[in-house]
Amino acid sequence: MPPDRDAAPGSALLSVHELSKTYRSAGADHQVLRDVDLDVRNGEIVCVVGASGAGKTTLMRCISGLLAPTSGEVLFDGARVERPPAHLAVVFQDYSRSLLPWMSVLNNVVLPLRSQGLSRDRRTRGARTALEAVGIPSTHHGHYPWQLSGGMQQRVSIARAIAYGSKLLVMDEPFASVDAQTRADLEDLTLGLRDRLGVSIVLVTHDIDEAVYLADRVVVVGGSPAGVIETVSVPLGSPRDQIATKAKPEFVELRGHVFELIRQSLGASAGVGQEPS
Ligand SMILES: Nc1ncnc2c1ncn2[C@@H]1O[C@H](COP(=O)(O)OP(=O)(O)OP(=O)(O)O)[C@@H](O)[C@H]1O
Repeated sequence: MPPDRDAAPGSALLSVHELSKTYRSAGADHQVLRDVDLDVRNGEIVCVVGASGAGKTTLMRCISGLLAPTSGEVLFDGARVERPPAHLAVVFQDYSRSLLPWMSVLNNVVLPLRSQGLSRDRRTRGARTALEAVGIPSTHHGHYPWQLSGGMQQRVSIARAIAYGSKLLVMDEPFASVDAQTRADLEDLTLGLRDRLGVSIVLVTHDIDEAVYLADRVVVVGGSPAGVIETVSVPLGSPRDQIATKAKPEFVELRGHVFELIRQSLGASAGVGQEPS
């Protein structure tokens, strides 16, 4: 289950080079991203923030191999991404659509392991270990996803990603559909998984507090077409705490800085279809 612990910490696991994306629909071109450069190092959490409609989901889909860039490239684990790579897992906001409702929680996590050539027993053990790592007790492994709360369902999605041995989790607004306390719990779960398993994470959020709380670096995207406005380092150390970390003057300063960058990007692209988050 753990990703490659031998990978050099600090080396780039994911590199996005001069990525541009233009959608072509109804005979019209709409360039969404221009020359985006971004990397995620081993064991790092990078949060991507930007105005609504800036192109964050488009960027995540290109990173995940679900969408081809118009130009530029994505390298994951040293190879060019041309389709969804093994050891890269995507966690979407809408957990109810990513889990199969007719399968038990356990079988939802076992399913992707079938392609790994493991024995049935190993698959089941791996899935149970992952579910317990995300706080789903064994009493719930036989439940159907729809019998669980939204937060628990999102935990199952995350369990599925780590059971597969993913080195990189691509998370697109993963906690946007849960209540505030569940959201805080899931943020802390995410930090814990990175610390315990060494998994790297790139996470899109509209919540600037969440971005600064989770990230080693916050990448602010904006403009039209969107590019990287600034990559903000977050030297808040570890472990982080929902109350103590957010009360630090450095946290407050970083949050204000990121907020200001997004506000400026909106001013720069006013009238071109982006909305404040
Ligand atoms: N398949 C598509 N075809 C054409 N245009 C698209 C397509 N997908 C997205 N777009 C457009 O690309 C732009 C960026 O969309 P995207 O969903 O990537 O932004 P976002 O930053 O993730 O937005 P939000 O924060 O609201 O989720 C939007 O103007 C959107 O309408």
